Amino acid sequence: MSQPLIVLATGGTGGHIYPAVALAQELAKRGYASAILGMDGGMEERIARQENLPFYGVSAGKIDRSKPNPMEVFKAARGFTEARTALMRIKPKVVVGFGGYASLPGVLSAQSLGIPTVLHEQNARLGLTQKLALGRAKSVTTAYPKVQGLPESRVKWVGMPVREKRMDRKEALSRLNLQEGPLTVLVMGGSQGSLFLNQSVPGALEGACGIEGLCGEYGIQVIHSTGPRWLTEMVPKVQHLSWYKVTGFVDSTAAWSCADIAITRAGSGTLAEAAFYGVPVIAVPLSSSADNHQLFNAKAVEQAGAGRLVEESEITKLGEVFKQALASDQRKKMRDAAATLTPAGAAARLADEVLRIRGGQG
Ligand SMILES: CC(=O)N[C@H]1[C@@H](OP(=O)(O)OP(=O)(O)OC[C@H]2O[C@@H](n3ccc(=O)[nH]c3=O)[C@H](O)[C@@H]2O)O[C@H](CO)[C@@H](O)[C@@H]1O
Repeated sequence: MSQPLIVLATGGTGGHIYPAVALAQELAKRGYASAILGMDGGMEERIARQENLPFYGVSAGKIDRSKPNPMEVFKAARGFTEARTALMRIKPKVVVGFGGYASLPGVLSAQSLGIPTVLHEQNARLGLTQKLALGRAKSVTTAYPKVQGLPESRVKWVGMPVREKRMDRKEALSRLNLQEGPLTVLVMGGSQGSLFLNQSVPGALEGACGIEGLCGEYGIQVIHSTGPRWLTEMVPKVQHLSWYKVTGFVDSTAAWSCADIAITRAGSGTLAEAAFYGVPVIAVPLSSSADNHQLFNAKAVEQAGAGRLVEESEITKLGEVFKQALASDQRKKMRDAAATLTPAGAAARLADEVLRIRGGQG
């Protein structure tokens, strides 16, 4: 597996990077090497190194249709040239684009060199970078069976690749320093945390469960991932609640393995993980997400019955929705519905498709 044959163009956020990691792990199991191509110094570089994946860094520019910034356009153009040079050297058989502006140089330069490209759209609404690469992509794989902005004839559903690792509940609780008795509530924004959830969830849960953390017949404990940059200011805000723990970034495999319910943003990675682990979720979509795609993600989960949607504008309802969702019959219904959305096998299906396209090219 010395030469990376498959290049995964990704970056910017965990939601774009972790599915690429899940694919790389699946390809490695089958004896295929892959490498990550993303932005120099981006989160993708750190994650690629942690996962022992070769990393190629290029410039990348943010494309903002409403107010284009010449500096960003310049960086995007430079990234395109750098990615072309890298790809001419690596000579991959396929480039897989996971969306996000950091993936664009890799995907567009591959297309300009005639290297087949496969896209993976993680959201229920087609992203801008994927739109730009759509015309020349050999295959467009998706996390959702229907994607707003993508003709049905082009949808190849595979699901959202997640890192499929389950931990024993006891071990997970102990890893996170949590107790065995109370119901465990996971609060998690996206990979960078969420200021909105940080500001609204502790008060809503204290309002619903009081200073003792008792919601009707249930005692609860909370593990809240604040995002590294907000941890320091969050600690004093919850220190009067013995049942409320905050951390800058949580080991999400452990957290999902012991959570009984979760309050999260509606990034597709988070929602796919909730479904994989069978955790009922109260999703609060980021209203400023591109084209409001998180609202579409959250609606898909609510429509399937696997969770509840609370928009930012109705956040005062959160405590009440939480109390309703905590009832054991409600949690069971949502857990059962989550099973219908499980992304189990998505990485394998995506690998099948990537290798099919690779095979076609010899
Ligand atoms: C702000 C924004 O535009 N976010 C987008 C971004 O994902 P973003 O990274 O914000 O969110 P996702 O929910 O998709 O993924 C987060 C990932 O980070 C992990 N995690 C998070 C916090 C933590 O403490 N520990 C941890 O491990 C989660 O387990 C998950 O694997 O790309 C996604 C996929 O295109 C989109 O659906 C999101 O809308």
